[in-house]
Amino acid sequence: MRLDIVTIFPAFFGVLDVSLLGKARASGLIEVGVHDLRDFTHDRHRTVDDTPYGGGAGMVMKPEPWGEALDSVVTPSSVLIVPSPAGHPFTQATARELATREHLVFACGRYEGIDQRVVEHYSERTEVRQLSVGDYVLNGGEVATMAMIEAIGRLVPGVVGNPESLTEESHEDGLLEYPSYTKPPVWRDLAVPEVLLSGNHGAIAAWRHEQQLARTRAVRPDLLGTADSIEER
Ligand SMILES: Nc1nc2cc(Br)ccc2s1
Repeated sequence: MRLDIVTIFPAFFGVLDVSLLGKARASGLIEVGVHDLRDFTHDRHRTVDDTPYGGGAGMVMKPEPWGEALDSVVTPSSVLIVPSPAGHPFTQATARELATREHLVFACGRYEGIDQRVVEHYSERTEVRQLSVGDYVLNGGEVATMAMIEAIGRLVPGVVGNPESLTEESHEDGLLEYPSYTKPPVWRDLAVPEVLLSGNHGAIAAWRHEQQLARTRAVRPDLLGTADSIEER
């Protein structure tokens, strides 16, 4: 998989050289290119924004630098991802799907966003996904891009040492994950649930599933469908 990121803050993505994704890059599983949008400007001030047509507060990112920057990386088989508070929800299912793609390009907007014609132009040439990482507004797409890259990157085969650890996580089966415990068996008078020490794997699996259902009902009832589908889970 190759990732290309276009941003006015390229240094922000230096962290991708360490942690899990750092190893994935070193092993060649994931290639990453970070591109400074200002390198695609031609004026003395390296201008990337201007006032909005129709008035209003803030500035809008100009289409010309974005066109030159994206032309340098986007191909017909790319997925162009534009983080946006107005985008489709980015979920674990989205991450799983994008982890199967060969080339992802992230366009990190700032200010009031990118001139809409950029999305319009590239939608004619490649797959464009406007994605939201939550119902809140950030100052730019960089943090959202980092979150998506981590969620996607860890699902790329070979990146995570033990693939089994990916199967019992929150949202993988539509439910929140069960609580986890390790030694000591008692800590500050708090004991580990007996069933987990029983060695009865069937009872442990049943207890964990019930914990998932209870947690999901309590914290994220929106993840549960109709009553009958809950019992099927
Ligand atoms: N939640 C999000 N907020 C923002 C703000 C800007 Br500006 C660009 C992208 C995103 S994604």
